[in-house]
Amino acid sequence: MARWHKPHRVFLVGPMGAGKSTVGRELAALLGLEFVDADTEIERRTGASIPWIFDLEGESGFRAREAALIDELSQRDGLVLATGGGAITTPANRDALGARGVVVYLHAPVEVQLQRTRHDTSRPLLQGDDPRGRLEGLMGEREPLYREVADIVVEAGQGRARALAKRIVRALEGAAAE
Ligand SMILES: Nc1ncnc2c1ncn2[C@@H]1O[C@H](COP(=O)(O)OP(=O)(O)O)[C@@H](O)[C@H]1O
Ligand SMILES: O=C(O)C1=C[C@@H](OP(=O)(O)O)[C@@H](O)[C@H](O)C1
Ligand SMILES: [Mg+2]
Repeated sequence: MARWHKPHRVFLVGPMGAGKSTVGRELAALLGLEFVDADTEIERRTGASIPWIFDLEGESGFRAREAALIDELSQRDGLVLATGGGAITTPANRDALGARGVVVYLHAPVEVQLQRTRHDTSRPLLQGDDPRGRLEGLMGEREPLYREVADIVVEAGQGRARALAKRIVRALEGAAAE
């Protein structure tokens, strides 16, 4: 079989709890690429947690930081980038991700998103009294945007992170062969 051309930039998109941060790290290891998580990188650079940034600067302040980082990192070679679930709501991010790398949409049902995020206080958008309703509402708004920007869609609601990462590698190989 001919050697496949490994992508130099893989961008993970999808809702909170789909596993972008977790699967992204496994995927990068399998591909021998650097892994960067956008939220973690924002926290590292600012010295502030995501909830703190939302408190101080509002969601719009966070989105501005996120967009600047995505513009920078989407031009870096040799990385897997896990974006935050709302990154694709910024049109410039969709343009940058779509044009500069392979975009993988990790899809997970709302029930799974809820189970995986329910004990976590690090996601400001889910700290209200109806996280399920919030996740449903966000999926309604964002699902078309995830699909618009995605080159590959992977069902990420079941299976361990490592197995999902292997599945993504196979999908990337398939896409490269097309
Ligand atoms: N495939 C998986 N199976 C089981 N638990 C998972 C899986 N992927 C992620 N998780 C867990 O779900 C939570 C959210 O995962 P995370 O990677 O932070 O999602 P995202 O970055 O998409 O919001 C974490 O506690 C993580 O350990
Ligand atoms: O969906 C969103 O708008 C957000 C998702 C979070 O990232 P994860 O999708 O990695 O949880 C983080 O960027 C922030 O809390 C906002
Ligand atoms: Mg994440």
